[in-house]
Amino acid sequence: EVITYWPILADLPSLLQNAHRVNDWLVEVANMYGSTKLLRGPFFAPMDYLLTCDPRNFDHIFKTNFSNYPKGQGYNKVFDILGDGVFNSDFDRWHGQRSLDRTAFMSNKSMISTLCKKMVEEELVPLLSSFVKISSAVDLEDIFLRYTFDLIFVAIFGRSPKCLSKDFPVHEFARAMDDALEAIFYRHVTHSLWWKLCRYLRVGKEKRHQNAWKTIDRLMAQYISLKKEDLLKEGHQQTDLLSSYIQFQKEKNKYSSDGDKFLRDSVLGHLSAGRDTTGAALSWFFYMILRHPIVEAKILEELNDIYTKSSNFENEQIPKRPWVFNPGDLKGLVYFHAALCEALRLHPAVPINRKEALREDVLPDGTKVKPGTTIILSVYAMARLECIWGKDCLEYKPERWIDENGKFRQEHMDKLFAFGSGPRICIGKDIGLTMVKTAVAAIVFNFHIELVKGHNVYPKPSLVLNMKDGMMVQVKPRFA
Ligand code: HEM
Repeated sequence: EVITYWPILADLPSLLQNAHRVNDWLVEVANMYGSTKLLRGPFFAPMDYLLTCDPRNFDHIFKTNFSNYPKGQGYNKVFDILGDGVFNSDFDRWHGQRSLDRTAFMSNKSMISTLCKKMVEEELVPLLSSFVKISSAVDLEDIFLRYTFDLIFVAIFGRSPKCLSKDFPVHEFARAMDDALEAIFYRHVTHSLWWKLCRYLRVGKEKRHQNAWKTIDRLMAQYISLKKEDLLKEGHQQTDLLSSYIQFQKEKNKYSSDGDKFLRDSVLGHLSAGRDTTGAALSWFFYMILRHPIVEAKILEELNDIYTKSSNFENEQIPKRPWVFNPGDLKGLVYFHAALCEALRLHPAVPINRKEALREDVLPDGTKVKPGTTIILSVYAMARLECIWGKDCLEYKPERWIDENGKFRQEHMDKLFAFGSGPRICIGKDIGLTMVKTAVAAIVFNFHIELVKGHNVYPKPSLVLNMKDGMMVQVKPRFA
């Protein structure tokens, strides 16, 4: 049985038993009970979850009846560390924060793209080159998380934490975020009475969550005050996200009463999204490429094309190596984009999404929803349903995204919920895609990477689809 019903505890033991492999378990639940299933919690303290992986329900919840499905109080409590930022807000507060974020992202868009190329060229590629020389194995997922952290950190604060240095420093902030995320995951799979008791007693993962919170607050206060000092220096032009939020605060009295808390809450979610989700997307995309040499060869072919156009062959100059592509030049590559979308389909960085019903409703598949119901939307399980992606749904096949004329099948994007959908769709989607593509193109083009034999790659039980034991690889040069 995929779910065993227990007296008093109902379905909770099955959830606990499968917590370590929750995403694959949700696939089994969908195959056994259909694409929508109510998971019942103990009768004395309800924690019912309505699980769904039906794209019609996703559309309804994300778009058509958006106003009935906020993140809700349950989400707010579980993600309390995020404060009042965009991730953790609903209704008017969300609306206000989202439009500020949009303005901040728009005005810093080209800065982030430039930064991306610079980081790959000056930090990521040289670091990987150093592994060619010593020919020892390295954890590529760890390097990717360092790259995404450094990049988003500079985009937000205008200074680098230098995690891509050769001595692999452990950054206090990154570690605190890992601890907090882990505790938040366990809040989802245990009963709220339990984790609240652990919080009260300050034990286990809840104790680490509290310590992580303190560390994050302390470091945030430092970064914010440093930025304010920078801004006071005359003639000091700042181009980073935090400076944009400080500017908003000056212009709109509305946010000034909150002091630095407004600034902290505004940027904290971006740091986590920029580092963890983008790092996960990058790692799984690369893993798929490594497991499918034919895909790698086709991507190389596309890259070679633009390389020949951009480098200076006509003047018979020796082409520069290592070569890093301009993010803008990668945008038109159909196969490369298809390969990334296909990786995001099978390995969505955010495998589940969570909403709460405000009023009674009926979902498009006929399921009745009571007010207050928590809905878990499994993006991971949806990718593995034959009725949606066909008999070959479990295979990694970039070709499914390309039509007979060689054009990208835009209509498939309606079934790819890796970035959410509707008014709350990921605000950093373009930035995330640019970060991933710039790194992957440079690595595939300049290096020949091999998975270490015998090292298995598994997803970690977490809200972000990171890898359990990393991705150990050997780095060799692509060209002698
Ligand atoms: C490939 C990388 C990324 C993936 C797969 C991803 C995925 C997602 C998903 C699934 C959501 C939830 C949508 C919902 O609640 O319905 C989301 C929201 C969000 N993401 Fe991303 N994200 C990525 C990169 C980024 C980056 C780089 C940033 C910013 C630096 C970012 C900022 C945000 C923000 C601010 C939201 C909240 C939007 C809202 O609630 O209105 N994301 N993202």
